Amino acid sequence: MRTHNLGYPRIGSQRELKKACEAYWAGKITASQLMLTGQKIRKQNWQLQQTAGIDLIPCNDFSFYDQVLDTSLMVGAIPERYHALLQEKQVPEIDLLFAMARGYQKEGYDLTAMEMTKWFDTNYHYIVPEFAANQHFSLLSHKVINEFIEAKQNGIAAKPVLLGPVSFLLLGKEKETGFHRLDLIDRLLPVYFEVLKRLDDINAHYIQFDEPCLALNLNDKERKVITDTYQKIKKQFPHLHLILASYFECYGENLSTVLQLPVNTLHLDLVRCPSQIDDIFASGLLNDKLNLSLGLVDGRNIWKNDFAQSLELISKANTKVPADRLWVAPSCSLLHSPCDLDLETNDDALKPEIKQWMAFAKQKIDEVVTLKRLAVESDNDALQQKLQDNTAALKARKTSLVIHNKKVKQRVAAITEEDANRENEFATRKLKQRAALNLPMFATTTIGSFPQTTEVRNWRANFKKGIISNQHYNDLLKQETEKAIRWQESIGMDVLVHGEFERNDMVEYFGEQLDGFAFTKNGWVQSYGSRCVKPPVIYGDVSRPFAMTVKWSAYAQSLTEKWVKGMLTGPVTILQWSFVRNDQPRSETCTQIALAIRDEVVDLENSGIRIIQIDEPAIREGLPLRKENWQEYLHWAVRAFRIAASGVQDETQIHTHMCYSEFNDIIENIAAMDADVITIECSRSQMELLDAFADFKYPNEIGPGVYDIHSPRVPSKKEMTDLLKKAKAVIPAEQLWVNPDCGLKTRHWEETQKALIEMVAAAQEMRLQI
Ligand SMILES: CN1c2c(nc(N)[nH]c2=O)NC[C@@H]1CNc1ccc(C(=O)N[C@@H](CCC(=O)N[C@@H](CCC(=O)N[C@@H](CCC(=O)O)C(=O)O)C(=O)O)C(=O)O)cc1
Ligand SMILES: N[C@@H](CCS)C(=O)O
Ligand SMILES: [Zn+2]
Repeated sequence: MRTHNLGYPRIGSQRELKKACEAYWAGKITASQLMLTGQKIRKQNWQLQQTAGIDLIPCNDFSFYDQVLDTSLMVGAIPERYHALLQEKQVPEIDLLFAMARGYQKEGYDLTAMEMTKWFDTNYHYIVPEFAANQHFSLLSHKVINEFIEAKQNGIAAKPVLLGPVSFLLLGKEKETGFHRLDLIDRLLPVYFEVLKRLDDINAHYIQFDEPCLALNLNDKERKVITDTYQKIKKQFPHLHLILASYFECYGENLSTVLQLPVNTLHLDLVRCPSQIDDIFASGLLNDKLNLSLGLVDGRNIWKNDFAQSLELISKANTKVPADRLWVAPSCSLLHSPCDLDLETNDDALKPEIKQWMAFAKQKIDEVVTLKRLAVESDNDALQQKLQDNTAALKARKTSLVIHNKKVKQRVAAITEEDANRENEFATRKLKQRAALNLPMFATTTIGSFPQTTEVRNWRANFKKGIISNQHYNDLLKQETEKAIRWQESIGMDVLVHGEFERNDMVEYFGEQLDGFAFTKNGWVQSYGSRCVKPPVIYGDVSRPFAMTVKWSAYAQSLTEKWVKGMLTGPVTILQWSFVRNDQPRSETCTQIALAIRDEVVDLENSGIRIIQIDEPAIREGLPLRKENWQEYLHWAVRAFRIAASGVQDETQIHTHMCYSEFNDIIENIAAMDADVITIECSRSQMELLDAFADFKYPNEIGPGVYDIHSPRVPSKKEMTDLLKKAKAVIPAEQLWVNPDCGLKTRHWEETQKALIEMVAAAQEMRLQI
C-alpha cells in the first residue's frame, strides 16, 4: 500500500505567495525575487510531505496564479490579443501569465484580462482558456518540466500533475463559431506528447492526469474522446505510470469508461462518493492490474478524518484488490484546505474544544500516512493510540453540548409556507415600491462594497491587535462611510450604499457574529490569483444573538435623504463559502442561516431601511455537479433565500446579487427566488447573460452589470450606454437598473470614482432617450 497527494496549497502558510505577487505587481520586488518566493514555497511543501512520509509527492501543483492558466501557457494557447506582448515587447513568461490573468494597461497597450469562472463547485476560480477555430498549439511554458527537475534537486522524485487534455478543452470556451473545442484534441495531444517525452527523458515515471470533467454528465462523444485520448497516450508511453484523477463527485455514468481506460491508477473521491468501491465491484470491469487510489481524507472540509470509517473502506477495497494495488490519498487536491491548524493559537477565535475536531492540509497529510500505517501495521501500539485518540475526538464532537441548540431546531421545524412567501406577488409589490421609493428609470446603484484600501485594512488590523480602541476604529469607519455617502450624493447616484468598510469579508463578517460559527486567524484558502478567503467554520446550530449590520446601515441612512441599501449576504452563500458541519444535511444548516438573515432583514426594515440587498453570488456554484441532483438542491436553496427575504412589507424592496455564474439552466429557479431586483455580472459577456432573462420573460427588475470590476480600466460612458442599449433591446426599460458587475472592494478609489461618474452619466443619457 502506498500514499500519495494530489496537490498541496500553494499560497504558503503565511500567504507568502499573495504578498510576493502583489509586491511584484506594485513594482516593489523584482521578477527574480518573486521566483525565489515560489521556490521557497515549493521546497517547504515538498519537505513537509516528505517528512510526513508521503510516498508520491506532487509537483506542478504550484502556480503563480492558476493551474488552468498554466496549462494554456504550457500548450501555447495564447489569445491573439497578447501576441504583441510576446513579439513586440518580448515580455518574460511571468508577465505574459499575469497579463492574461489581469489584463495589461500600460505602455500604450489596453489588453483585457481573460475570463475567470468557478472551478466546479468550489470558491476557487480559474482562468477560462480561449480557443479559436484555427487554434494552434505548441509547447511554450516548460514549467512542469522545470518543477520536476527542481524537485529532483531537492531530493524528491516527484509526480508531475497535469490538467488532462480533455478537461482542459472542456473547461475552455470557443471564441468563434463554427467549431467545437473538443475537435481540437488532435492538435492538442502532440503538445502533451512532447511534454511527456521530455518528462520521460528526465526519468519521471508517475504522471497524474486530472480529468475533473469526469465528475460531470458527459455525452457519448465526450466519453469517446476520453477513451481515445488515454489509449493514444498509453500507446505512445507504455512504460509511464498514468494516474487518472477526478474528484468532487462519483464517476457515475462515466464509470465503465474510466474502468476500461489503459491507466495504471484510478483515483476515487470516496468522501463525495463512498459507494464508489461497491459500484466498481458491481461493474465487473475492474481489471487485475489497476491500482485504486482511495481518496479518504476530505480535501474540501476541515474536519478530522474518521479513521475507523476510512479503515472500513480500505478493508472493503482490500477484499478484491490486494494491498500492493491500493493507495491512500486525500479526496482531491488540498488547494481547497487551509495550510496548518498548528498556527491557530488564539483560543478566543478557535476554542480548543472545536480545534480538536479539525485538520488542515498539513494535518491531512499526516492523516493519509497514519491511515496507511494503520491498515498495514495493525500491531503498532503508538498507531493504535492514534486510532483511539481519533475515535475519542470524534465522539467528543458527536456528544458536545455546544453543537445543539434546541430553540433553533424548534424554529426550523415550525417554518410554514407563509414564511417563505412575501405578502403579495411582485406585480402588487412593484406598484407599492414605486410609490414609496420614487426612483427614476435606469436607477443607478452599486453592489455594496467600496475600495478596501490598505488604510481601511490597517485600521482593522490595528484594532484587532489592540493598537487602536474600539471607539477609535468605529470613528474611522464612520468617517469613511460618511465620505462614501457624500461622494455618492455628489455624483447623483440614486440608491446609495454604506460601503462595507467594516467588513473583512462578506461571509467571514457574518460568521464572526453568528452563534454556531468559529473562525480562524490564519485559515486562508486561495480564491483566485492572489486573493484569499478565510472561510468561517460552522460547527453547530446557527443563530443570531445580535443585529449584525443595522448599526452601519442605519448610520449611513441617517446621513442622507437618498435611499441607502442595506447589505446582507444570503444563506446559501454563507453556507457555500464556509466550512460546513458534516453531521447534518447542508439544507438544514442553510435553513438555520436563513432564519438568522431573516431576523436581520426585519431589523433593518424596522430601523428605516427600505431597500435591502441579500447577496447570493454562490447559489449557482452550490449546484450539484450532476444534473440529476439539481432539483433537490434548488428546492431548498431557493426556499432558504425566500425565508430570508419574506419577513418584510411589500413596500420594502428586496434586491439580490449574483456574479460569475451562468443562468440559462436555472433561470426558472432564479425567478422563483422572487427578489424585487436582481443585479448580475454581465459586462464581460457583453450582456449575453441577459438573454436567459429575456427568453424567460423575467418579470422582476434587473441590473445587468455595465462594467467589469476586475480591472482598473475606466470604461467610457459610450461603452456603458452601448451595453444598456443592448439590454434595453431585450428587457423592457422600466425593468432596468444601472450598476457595475460586482462590488468594488478590490479596486482603488481613483478608478472607482472615474468609472462611477461615467456610469451615472450613461444612465442619465439613457433616460433622455426614453
Ligand atoms: C466576491 N467574492 C468573494 C468570494 N468569497 C468570499 N468569501 N468573499 C468574496 O468576496 N468568492 C467569489 C468572489 C471573488 N473572490 C474574492 C475572494 C477574496 C477577495 C479578497 O479581497 N480577499 C482579501 C482578504 C479579505 C480579508 O479577509 N481581509 C481581512 C484581513 C486582511 C489581511 O490580510 N490583513 C493583514 C493585516 C492588514 C494589512 O496589512 O493589510 C494580515 O492579516 O496580514 C481584513 O480586511 O480585515 C485578500 O486580500 O486576499 C476578493 C474576492
Ligand atoms: N456586496 C458584495 C457582493 C460581492 S459578490 C460586494 O459588494 O462586495
Ligand atoms: Zn458579486
